[in-house]
Amino acid sequence: MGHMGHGAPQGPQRLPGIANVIAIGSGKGGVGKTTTSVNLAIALAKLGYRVGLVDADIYGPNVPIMLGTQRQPNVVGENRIEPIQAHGVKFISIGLISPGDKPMVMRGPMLHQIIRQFLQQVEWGELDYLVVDLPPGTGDVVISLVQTVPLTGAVVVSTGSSVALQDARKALEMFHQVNVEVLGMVENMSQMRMPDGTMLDVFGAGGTEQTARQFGLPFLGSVDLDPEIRSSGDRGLPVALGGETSERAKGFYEIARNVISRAAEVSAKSDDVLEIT
Ligand SMILES: Nc1ncnc2c1ncn2[C@@H]1O[C@H](COP(=O)(O)OP(=O)(O)OP(=O)(O)O)[C@@H](O)[C@H]1O
Repeated sequence: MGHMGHGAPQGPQRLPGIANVIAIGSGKGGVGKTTTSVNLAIALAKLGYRVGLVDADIYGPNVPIMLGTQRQPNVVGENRIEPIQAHGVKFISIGLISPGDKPMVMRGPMLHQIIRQFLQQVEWGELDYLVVDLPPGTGDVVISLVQTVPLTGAVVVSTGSSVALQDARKALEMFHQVNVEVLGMVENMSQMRMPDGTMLDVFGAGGTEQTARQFGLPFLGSVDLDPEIRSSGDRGLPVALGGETSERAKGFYEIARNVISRAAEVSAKSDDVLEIT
């Protein structure tokens, strides 16, 4: 395409072969955005879809740990990167390329370059869903992302606590500003099952659903606060591997099914728009 539009500013370009690009954001850090991204990706793969996962949390790339592999990706052909496969999901992370405990210090343009490369230079092949795990907060990475590729939509993860929800509202506002449709909200660490079977409300269960309603957004589902979700993530064997019938994983499968139907809804709408113009 080099002959077309010399030096013209390039708008977001559809990635050939990739049907849906879904960003997972949170506002607040530590609410379980990466845990949600990884388990959602695995759940989608287990449901039979072709799934990729971009770890766009450039400053704290935790996806390799949660997917249980630190292998370095191969470079093939003309500077193309082969994604790593784990648990049926293709993924890429800066953690694979620059591993170790050194803090990543990066300027905006470099960050933008990395996001572009992760989308355009990786051999994703054909995918039904490309899930993008965003860094916490509002900002640079999302802008790079929307400048590079049209997104199907975003999922906002929060706990039910007022502080997390305050930041989640900022994330909603940011997606609105950059014209990304929010597919819905997810409540993580909603409730905790005690050894005697009673449920303990830790972070204000139900707060996220209420916020979603206030914003006229779908609520996609909730996930319990469960020590096994933490430890399985640390071991690189996320609970979603247990399948849809697993009690521990069922929240993630409900979210996956809701994401599938919302993505289809949004895609159908944008196809209509294309037909009109
Ligand atoms: N539902 C859950 N039950 C128990 N532990 C959880 C749950 N969700 C996440 N955790 C744990 O909480 C910690 C933070 O989760 P995670 O890394 O997914 O959050 P995050 O929002 O991506 O954080 P950040 O973007 O700030 O790095 C991790 O140790 C993770 O295993």
